[in-house]
Amino acid sequence: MSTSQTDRPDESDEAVIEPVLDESVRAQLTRLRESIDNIDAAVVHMLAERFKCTQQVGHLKARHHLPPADPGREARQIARLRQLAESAKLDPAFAEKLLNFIIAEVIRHHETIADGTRAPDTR
Ligand SMILES: O=C(O)C(=O)C[C@]1(C(=O)O)C=C[C@@H](O)C=C1
Repeated sequence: MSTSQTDRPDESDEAVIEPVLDESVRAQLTRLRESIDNIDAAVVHMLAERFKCTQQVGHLKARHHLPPADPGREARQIARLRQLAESAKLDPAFAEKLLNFIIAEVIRHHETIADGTRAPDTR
């Protein structure tokens, strides 16, 4: 059975039934979703540019035997981003989580670069 006692379709229903929307509501939703798609595209492009920079940092660090992570730099970035978030009315905790998520990925890339730069084990 795919309907509950309340006669509402449950999640196992295969066909998703689109509610009938007022034309103006549909138009507003479409316009907002177009903006969301543009913003998501900008985020992807900005992240790609950021990763291009951090890849160069990774190579520089590996060449000069610097550690992948720099906790002091991260603390300054987090403090700055939290302030920016507050003035932009964005949750600072969310901004911090997002930056930490990105930095964790960057550190992983730095480690991979450093592993490739290291001389092969001759034992
Ligand atoms: O600035 C650096 O040293 C970086 O490696 C870049 C970066 C970042 O993604 O912003 C990543 C790792 C460090 O711990 C700090 C910052």
